[in-house]
Amino acid sequence: MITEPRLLLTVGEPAGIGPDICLQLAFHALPSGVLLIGDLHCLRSRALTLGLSLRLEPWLEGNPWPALERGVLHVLDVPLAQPCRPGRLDMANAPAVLATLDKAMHLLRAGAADALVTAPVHKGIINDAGIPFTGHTEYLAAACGSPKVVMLLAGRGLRVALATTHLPLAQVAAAVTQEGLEGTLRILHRALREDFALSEPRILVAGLNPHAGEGGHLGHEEQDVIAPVIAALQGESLRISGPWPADTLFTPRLLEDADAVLAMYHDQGLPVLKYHAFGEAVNITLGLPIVRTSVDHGTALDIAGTGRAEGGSLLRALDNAAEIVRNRRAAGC
Ligand SMILES: NC(=O)c1ccc[n+]([C@@H]2O[C@H](COP(=O)([O-])OP(=O)(O)OC[C@H]3O[C@@H](n4cnc5c(N)ncnc54)[C@H](O)[C@@H]3O)[C@@H](O)[C@H]2O)c1
Ligand SMILES: N[C@H](C(=O)O)[C@H](O)COP(=O)(O)O
Repeated sequence: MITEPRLLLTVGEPAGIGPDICLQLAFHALPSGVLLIGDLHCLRSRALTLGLSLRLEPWLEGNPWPALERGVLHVLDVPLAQPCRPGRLDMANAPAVLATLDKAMHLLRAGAADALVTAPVHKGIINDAGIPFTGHTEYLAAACGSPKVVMLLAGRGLRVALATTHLPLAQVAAAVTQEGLEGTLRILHRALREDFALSEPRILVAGLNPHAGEGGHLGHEEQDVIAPVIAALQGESLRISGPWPADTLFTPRLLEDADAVLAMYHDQGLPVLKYHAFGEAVNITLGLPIVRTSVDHGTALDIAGTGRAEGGSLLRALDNAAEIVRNRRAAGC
């Protein structure tokens, strides 16, 4: 019997808007069964703060998967060390935030769920707590033993993948290597086929330097690193082109012939995507053995507990996770 995808949803940083947008789900028609992983007491207290009337039911490992019911959410309780206060970070709670991810990984490995959706965490407070952490992407890659993964954000018809993720700008050029780029493009190409059901995906690759290096006068990474990788993959009949100057790459005429863009670094690609589709986009980690999606925004500490958090991106992240699970099943992966 084929079941609807079972989605795990980690609540994220408790002082941020993660609890707010998770609680909103009780009032939406969801694509699949969803199980929250977070602190039950924090969620109950945030529901009171927000004036939301819903039932929060504890779920224990081994219980049957929760049925969809309007006005009810099921929660696998992972208690925080300290009470959560909207907008007020507390590093004592960082281990519990990461414990929700570990719990999710445990359930996925045990075959008790089909995909993971994550609400935002605060990278800074986890580091302040003395735990090295650069993002879910890297944390889940390590947890899965995946040597290489790719961050892709998608919204309103635009898909932007990143060749490098969370690292200081000063380290980006050295991190763009032929080996790394080839691995990224292969993972992206495969995911577009299997997860997005595109039979012959077309990928545009951005240059690193202004005007894609201006023939070597404004940088040499295009000639030395990016172009040879593109040429090699074109030799395998992959529909990959570039390096394109990043300033004009994101224009309608070029994008209409593309399924995805590969940007060289975080703030080359994501500002464009977020300008285009903030609040409606989804962050997807490609190259993991599990399905993982997330929201396009952060913890928004400034509006936590105020009722102003918008949950559109989370709804799409859930939809997207369910769709990827169905596509992988259809492709036999
Ligand atoms: N998936 C994730 O875990 C994730 C994603 C992005 C950022 N972050 C982290 O979040 C923290 C804060 O990041 P930031 O301040 O750069 O970005 P942010 O997205 O938290 O906030 C930027 C602005 O957008 C607003 N905003 C964000 N989400 C909103 C929503 N759903 N509804 C209404 N308004 C919203 C905020 O109020 C703020 O004004 C950082 O630690 C960052 O690393 C985590
Ligand atoms: N780079 C993401 C963004 O700007 O939306 C974000 O920081 C989330 O990254 P992780 O999924 O790795 O936590």
